[in-house]
Amino acid sequence: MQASVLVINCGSSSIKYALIPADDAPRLEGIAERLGSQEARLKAKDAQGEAHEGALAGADHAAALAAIFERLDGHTPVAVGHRIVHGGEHFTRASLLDDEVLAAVEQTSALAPLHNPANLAGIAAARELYPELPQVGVFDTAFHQSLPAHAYRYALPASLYRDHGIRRYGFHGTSHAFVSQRADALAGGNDHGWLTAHLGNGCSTCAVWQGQSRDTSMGLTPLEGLVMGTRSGDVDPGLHAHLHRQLGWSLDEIDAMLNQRSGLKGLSELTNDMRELEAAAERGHPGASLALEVFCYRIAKSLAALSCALPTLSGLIFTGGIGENSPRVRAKVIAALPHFGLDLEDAANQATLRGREGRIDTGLGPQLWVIPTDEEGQIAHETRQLLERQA
Ligand SMILES: Nc1ncnc2c1ncn2[C@@H]1O[C@H](COP(=O)(O)OP(=O)(O)O)[C@@H](O)[C@H]1O
Ligand SMILES: CC(=O)OP(=O)(O)O
Ligand SMILES: [Mg+2]
Repeated sequence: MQASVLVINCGSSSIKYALIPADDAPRLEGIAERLGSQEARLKAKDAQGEAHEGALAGADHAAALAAIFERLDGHTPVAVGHRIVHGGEHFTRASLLDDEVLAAVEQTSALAPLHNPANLAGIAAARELYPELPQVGVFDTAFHQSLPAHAYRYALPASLYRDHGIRRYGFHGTSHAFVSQRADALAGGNDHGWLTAHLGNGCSTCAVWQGQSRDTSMGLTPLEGLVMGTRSGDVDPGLHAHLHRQLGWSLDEIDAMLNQRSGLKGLSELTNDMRELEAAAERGHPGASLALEVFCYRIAKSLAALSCALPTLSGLIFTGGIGENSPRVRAKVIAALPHFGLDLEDAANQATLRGREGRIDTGLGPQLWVIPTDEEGQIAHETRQLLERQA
C-alpha cells in the first residue's frame, strides 16, 4: 500500500471510494449508499477481497467519509483524488483544490445541480478530516475541452455562450480517455479514430481522434444524448414549453421527470436496471422490450452521428456496467449500424463479460472492443501526475 491515492466519487446519496496503491497491489474499495436516510450502509472490500457490510444509520457525507477512513486499515494516503463532474471551461486537466479552484467549481454548480454540490460536500469533508493531504480534482468535462467550436456550440443567440457559458461540455471524460488510451495500447500506435460508448447508469458516447475528444453526446448537462437508467436523453426542446403551457407543469416538475422518471425506467414502467430489464424482456414484458429497442437504437444513432467527427474509423469500444456485461445490448447496437461494415464474432461477444477485456470482431471490419473502464484508476493516475509536476 505504498504511496496510495484515495479516490472519492461523491454522488448525491452515495460515496464510492478506492485506496489505490502505486504498484499493482490490491485496492481497498467500497461504497457508502443511501446517505441521509436511516438505511444508509457501508459496503467495503478489504485487501484480501473479503466483503464487509455495516449500518451507517442517518450518516451524511461527512459521517460516511469518517467511516470510510476507518476502513482503510491504518493506511494513510499521499493524496485524495476527487471526481468532479462539471468543471465548465476552467479545467483542461486535474487541479489542486485550493480555495480559488473550489470557488470556480462552486460557480459551475448551477450547470450540474445533481452532481457538483455532492462532489463539493465530499471535498469539504475530506479537507477537514485530512487537512495535511493534497486534495486534487479530476473533472469529467476536462477531456472534452478539445472539442472544436462547431461541436460544442448550440445554435442559440451567441450572447448566451459569451455571457453565461451555455455550450456543450460533455461528461464521463475520465472513462472515455481511459478506454481510448487502452485501445491505442491494444491496437498499437496512437493514430486511431475510436467511437466509445460508456453505458452505465449515466450513458454517453464519444468520438476520439488521435487521443483527443472531438465530439460527445452529453452537452451543457449530463441529460443530453442517450437514453439512460432514469434520464431521458434527447427530447424535442419544445417539450418543456408544451408541458408547461398545456399541462401546467412547473420547471422543477419537468426537470425531475426528465432526470429521475424517464429513460429505461420511464419507458419500461418497470426498472432502470439493465439486468432486470433483460430478464423481463425475456419473459415477454412489452415495456421492457421497447425500452431495450429504444436504448440500443439511440446508441447506434449517436455513434453514427459522431462518426462525422472522425477522419477514419478504427473501431468501437463498449464500456460501463452495461457495455461490459450485456452481449445482447452490444449485438443490438451493432445490428443497428448496417453501413459501417462491422462484423461481430458472436462467440467472443457472448464470452466477454464480468470485467473481461476482449476483441469481439472477426477481423474483417473495424475493430470491436469491450474494455472495462477504470475511472478510479485513471483519477489516481492523474492525481499522481499532478503531484509529480508540482514536486
Ligand atoms: N450482467 C449484467 N447484464 C446487464 N447489465 C448489467 C450487468 N451488470 C450490471 N449491469 C448494468 O450496469 C448498469 C450500471 O452500470 P455502472 O457502470 O455500474 O453504473 P455507474 O454509472 O453507477 O457507475 C445497470 O443498468 C446494471 O443493470
Ligand atoms: C455525468 C454522469 O452522468 O455521471 P454518472 O454516470 O455517474 O451519473
Ligand atoms: Mg461506474
